[in-house]
Amino acid sequence: MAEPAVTDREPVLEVRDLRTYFYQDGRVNRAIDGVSLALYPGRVLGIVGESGCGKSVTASSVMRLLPDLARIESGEILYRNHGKTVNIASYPSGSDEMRAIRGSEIAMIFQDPIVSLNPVYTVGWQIMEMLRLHRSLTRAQARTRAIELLAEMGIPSPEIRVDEFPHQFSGGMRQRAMIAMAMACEPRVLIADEPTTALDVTIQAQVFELIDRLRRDRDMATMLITHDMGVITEMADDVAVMYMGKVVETGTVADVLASPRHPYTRALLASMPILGRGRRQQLSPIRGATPDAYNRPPGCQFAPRCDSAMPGCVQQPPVTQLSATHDVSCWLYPSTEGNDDD
Ligand SMILES: Nc1ncnc2c1ncn2[C@@H]1O[C@H](COP(=O)(O)OP(=O)(O)OP(=O)(O)O)[C@@H](O)[C@H]1O
Repeated sequence: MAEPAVTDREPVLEVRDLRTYFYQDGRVNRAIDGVSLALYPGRVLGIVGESGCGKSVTASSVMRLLPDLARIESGEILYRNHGKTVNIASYPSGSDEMRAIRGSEIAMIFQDPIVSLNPVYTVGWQIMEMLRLHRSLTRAQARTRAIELLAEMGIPSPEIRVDEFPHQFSGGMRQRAMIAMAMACEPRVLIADEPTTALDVTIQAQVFELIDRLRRDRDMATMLITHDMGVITEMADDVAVMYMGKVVETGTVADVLASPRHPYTRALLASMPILGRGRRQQLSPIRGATPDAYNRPPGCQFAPRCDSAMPGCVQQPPVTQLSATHDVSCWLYPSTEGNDDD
């Protein structure tokens, strides 16, 4: 599905018809099955969907940090910088080109800071390494900058904290330290994979505030992965709803949340509490379970759980452009231009 143009600026990162498959015991899991997304400078794209829909694999495809069992089969991941466009899907994961981009131009933060913070080095050392690797600063310059970054992320006594180890930081502070490290090289794209799920509500709000400030101040494009529509409402400008490796609906948050069209988006919204809609929301869980990823139904993946399913849903539905900023892939909205998805 093509991400609708939401601004007249060019996307800094564009994923086009990406397919990333897992191979296990002679079987194949089409974890990402023709995903297209666009990230624009200064905008937050939320990726939402139930567990296993492919949010994290999309992110690790972009970072070229896929597990050994997975392979990018086809598609493009276009990164634009100063008028130059490169297809990072074509770079081997360990290549110099990818190393130069990863962490420096495109940075990632995770739910668990332990993934990116090494317990055996001080927090400051790790930020300094990042700066020395990508920005060729001297030791002294890198240390000064590391202290500044910790201060910018709201870490108290940064000149002392810089010499402490990750285990000496509280959970919220570790999260901030990880963001400091991700921000060290002023990336143009930030991928945040459930960055606040493990944190309490106050710290969650602080981390989101921080990401929002960095987005504004640095015109950073952000991909925010979450299973929480409340987070999408609060943080994102645009949203892509994923189900079983496909984007089923995408557009601005205003479009998709105010008038959700895909039965899956509607079901997802009905199944979770939405911030600002009061305490007495009637929640109805989505019926059925997600199919076995190694044994997918033909056509629309949601059809077996969909109240509006029709016989034709055994075919993959076309992408229908509902407006300049709202696309859906569902047979309820047949495209006048024919099937342009698969
Ligand atoms: N390391 C792995 N080995 C085998 N299969 C994997 C691995 N990681 C992901 N997958 C498969 O890829 C598909 C997409 O998973 P992914 O982790 O991207 O989902 P997700 O939407 O991020 O879920 P969650 O919200 O639980 O993190 C799933 O079918 C999953 O089982």
